Amino acid sequence: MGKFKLKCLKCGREYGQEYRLTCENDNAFLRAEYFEKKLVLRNQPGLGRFHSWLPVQEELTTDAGPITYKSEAFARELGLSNLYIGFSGYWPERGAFIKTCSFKELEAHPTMQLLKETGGKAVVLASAGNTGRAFAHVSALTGTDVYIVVPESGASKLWLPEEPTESVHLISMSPGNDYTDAINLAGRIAKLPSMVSEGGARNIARRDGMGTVMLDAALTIGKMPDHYFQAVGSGTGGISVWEAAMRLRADGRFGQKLPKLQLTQNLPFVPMYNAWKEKRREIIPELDMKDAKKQVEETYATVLTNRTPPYGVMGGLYDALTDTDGIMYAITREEALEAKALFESLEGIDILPPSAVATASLLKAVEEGNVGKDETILLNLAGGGYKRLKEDYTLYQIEPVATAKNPDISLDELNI
Ligand SMILES: Cc1ncc(COP(=O)(O)O)c(C=O)c1O
Repeated sequence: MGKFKLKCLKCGREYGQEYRLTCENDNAFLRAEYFEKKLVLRNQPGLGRFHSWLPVQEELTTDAGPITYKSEAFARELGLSNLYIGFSGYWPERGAFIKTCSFKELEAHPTMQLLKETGGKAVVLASAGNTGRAFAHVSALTGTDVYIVVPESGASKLWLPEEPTESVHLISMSPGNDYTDAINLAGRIAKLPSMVSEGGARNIARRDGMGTVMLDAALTIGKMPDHYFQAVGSGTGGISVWEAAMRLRADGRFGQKLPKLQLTQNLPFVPMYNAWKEKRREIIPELDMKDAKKQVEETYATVLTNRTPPYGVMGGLYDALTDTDGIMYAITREEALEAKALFESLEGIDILPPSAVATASLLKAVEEGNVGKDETILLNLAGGGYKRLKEDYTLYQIEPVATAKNPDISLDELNI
């Protein structure tokens, strides 16, 4: 007996339980429809708790999962009475055990499990750093092969809290290539026989894994928050919590109003901010990311630099922002660094650059009156605890098996 079906958001065509990224009729997203309409928590330590709304048959037993807690010191500083922090990272004192330190692990576990349950090919993905680390970790735990393509700027982020296994294949790119070049090369490798593309935002296991941040928050708070803050590169996290919120609304126990998405990008690379400012569904490269590669190089939170985000596609970020009357922010490096120092000193945990960007956007939202002092706010700190992890674990750098000069390199030459 299955537990979900896939449905195309445009034509309504339905598919069974398979690892499918696209509809055969059109380009819109597919979405999982779960047969369990109410969230029934399972007795698992991490994200396996949310099995009802994860597209896998076997319950995930990992202790990695999102946590939510009510902020005191930082909330007081901002004058907020109901600020909740969603933390995806390593912070054992608060029950957070994501040892690759970002919410990308929430997507890696269900994706690898779904692949195993539906054919078991090797998975190929591009990463600016955090996603690759998460998939490499799950590969090291399960032995399933993964091929990870990273730009040079992401290579140093490819470490593991255990010794890398032979199942982890890292392909790094020469300087001058960015995250989008890595996406293009990964797309070509994924066409080889016995390989399958991870799929990015099109992968429902990725989205529903990331959506557990919203599920955990609603359970902790007792209802859905009024506002949701996150830094976005592709926007998949924003899409995911929107979808999770719609499931919670249908469940009926967590409120009927969808959280307002308040999402942020990091200057100078802010294409979705620019498009949303004009309420445009299309990103126009010449207007919204002029001189993109240079902008990407100058951006502090490099994982937020996706040149081809799923913004305008049906079911993508534009739809999520429209449906929740969302707001987007553009944050400078200095604002992010200031917010990071403030948060870390008050809350006692280190956070990654994208989380610093998200924190700065909350400061801005308070300043601009985009949240009420007593409204319920969820700040998704999607990465953190790296310094804390190093106190407990030895970290191992993953060595590349090949280096690509450019995304069009002959795959024979790569010899993978
Ligand atoms: C910690 C963290 N926050 C935010 C993001 C942005 O996520 P997305 O690309 O899904 O918008 C990333 C992406 O890697 C990340 O690692």
